[in-house]
Amino acid sequence: MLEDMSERVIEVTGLRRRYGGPGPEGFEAVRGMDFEVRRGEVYALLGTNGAGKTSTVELLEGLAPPTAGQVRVLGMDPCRERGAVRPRIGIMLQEGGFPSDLTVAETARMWAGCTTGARPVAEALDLVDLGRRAAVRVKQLSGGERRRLDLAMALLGRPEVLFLDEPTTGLDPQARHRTWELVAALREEGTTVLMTTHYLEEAEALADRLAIMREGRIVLSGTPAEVTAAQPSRIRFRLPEGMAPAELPLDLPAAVEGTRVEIRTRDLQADLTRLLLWARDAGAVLAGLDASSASLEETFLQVADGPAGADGADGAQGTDGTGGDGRVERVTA
Ligand SMILES: Nc1ncnc2c1ncn2[C@@H]1O[C@H](COP(=O)(O)OP(=O)(O)OP(=O)(O)O)[C@@H](O)[C@H]1O
Repeated sequence: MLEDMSERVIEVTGLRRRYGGPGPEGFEAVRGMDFEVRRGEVYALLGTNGAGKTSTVELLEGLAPPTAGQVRVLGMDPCRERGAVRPRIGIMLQEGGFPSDLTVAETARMWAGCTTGARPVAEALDLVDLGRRAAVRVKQLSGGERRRLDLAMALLGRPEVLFLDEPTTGLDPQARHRTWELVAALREEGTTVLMTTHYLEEAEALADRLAIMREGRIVLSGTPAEVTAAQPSRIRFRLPEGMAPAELPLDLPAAVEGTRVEIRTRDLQADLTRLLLWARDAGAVLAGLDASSASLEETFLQVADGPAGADGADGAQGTDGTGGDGRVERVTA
């Protein structure tokens, strides 16, 4: 059967989660989230510690009911219709917590016994390179190996939707890249993945779309390219010898530190062209010339920290160092 890749597999509207009751002792960790994930997409939730990522993912996994708003996973309420949703999803919690005296293979067999349509245990362990550790007790695994066991158990039931809460925390670089390959392969097979991560290169490598959270709200979301486009690009070069900063093109204000010049621009192509034409006409050599779009890390650092706005709907506004009309403006070094 052909899968409908435009199908909305996860739908979240007006989602709120409050811990500890309505009084002042309570705390609202999720403060009105709206997003959707289509079939076969990898969607990443990013945010600083305490932004509300795990609190959100737990609601999607059906582990708790929302205080307000609605969650639909595969068209169902994951909390109230848990019996129907659970066999079709895979969950990798931030902390797995398997019985530590069982071996890896025993753990996997026990888990397979509670899983509808489970893959062969050996296949699941091989997916995460734990096949050779099958006879080892869980308590003897390294932290990274335990993480990989968590992932293998999430994959046992060949889930349509996979929830991964910080899947590569504690993994060495090689294991992290193996996990990325595995997630990419699962996406190719049509698995929908919702993940949280603190590794921005992981989100850049895997996510079709991502959302940056701050204080329980999404402050910026889109494809990685759309999200980074919210920040200005940079043009850097060294001031030509014998030239004063004031001699630079007047309509391209720049931050100058020593001989280092940095221009921030919302229209990299146009402004770089103007700079190069000016340099050609002035006979100026722009040593060390470098032009680059904002990285996801720069964007994250701009928008993920600090108090969220009143409604939190458009946190990128006013954080990008450019004027509201997208023109470059002077920045301090
Ligand atoms: N059971 C709980 N009772 C009260 N407050 C909680 C509870 N669980 C989480 N919180 C609070 O909710 C906020 C969001 O926590 P959450 O774990 O969702 O954040 P996170 O974005 O996943 O953080 P991290 O990146 O550190 O995992 C935090 O301020 C946290 O202290």
